[in-house]
Amino acid sequence: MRPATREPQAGPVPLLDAIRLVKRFGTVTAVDGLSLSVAEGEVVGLLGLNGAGKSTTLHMLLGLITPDAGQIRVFGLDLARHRTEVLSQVNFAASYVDLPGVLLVREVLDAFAMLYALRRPKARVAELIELFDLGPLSERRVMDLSSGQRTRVQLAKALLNAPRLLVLDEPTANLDPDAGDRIRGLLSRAAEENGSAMLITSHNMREVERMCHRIHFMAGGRIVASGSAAELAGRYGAEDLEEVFLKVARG
Ligand SMILES: Nc1ncnc2c1ncn2[C@@H]1O[C@H](COP(=O)(O)OP(=O)(O)OP(=O)(O)O)[C@@H](O)[C@H]1O
Repeated sequence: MRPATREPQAGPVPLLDAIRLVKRFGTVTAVDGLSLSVAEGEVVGLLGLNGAGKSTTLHMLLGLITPDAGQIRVFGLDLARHRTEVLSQVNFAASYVDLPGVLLVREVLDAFAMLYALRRPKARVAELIELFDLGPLSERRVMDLSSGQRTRVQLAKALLNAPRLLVLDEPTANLDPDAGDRIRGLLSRAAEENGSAMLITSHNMREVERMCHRIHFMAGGRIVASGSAAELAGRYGAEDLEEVFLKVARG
């Protein structure tokens, strides 16, 4: 069955503009002249084989690494010059980023709520504990949680500041199918309610079909195909996004 096209909830206000980004690590060009944009309320997926340059792209957009060339504008501001202002309205979650393991789940969320200088930190933490069903885990140390449970804490942390732009690197990689399904629904709903935009990498094609309005396929640090899941399936004569992925990846 062909995937349905998802329409963004809000108008096409540019929230993120990345223009001709380049990043080299020694002799490896991880990102090679990549341009992409994300509109307000839009959920954009970045797909590609291992090593295609997805995480490097996200890390540049988050200001974690500096591009060798190109420009990044977030909320209309140049990231290089307005880093603090921009990043206070952005958040990020990835399974490879560790939270402080010796702290209790509630303490971790309280600490980030303070860092983000939230106006009602206790109420917001309680809201997210409820939303991500973390009540039974809130008095347990992060280091004692399973990887899927830790992922839920990461995602709760990522939503604390109701970010205008949420960047997720394989957000549900460690979740069982039931938790993954519920979390995808929660993320989509949270994004719609906050009017947040999301930029997501994932190797789960059904997740991308379900969540993303627009998808970019990367190969060798470049975007090689873009469109909604339905447009891409039509263009490649594929039944679903998984088939598109294989066709794009195999040239
Ligand atoms: N810090 C680094 N030092 C050297 N090379 C790096 C570094 N980070 C990434 N690379 C290289 O850049 C290329 C792109 O890596 P990147 O992590 O962006 O890929 P990816 O698309 O996120 O892959 P995956 O799906 O496996 O997570 C790879 O060849 C990788 O080895």
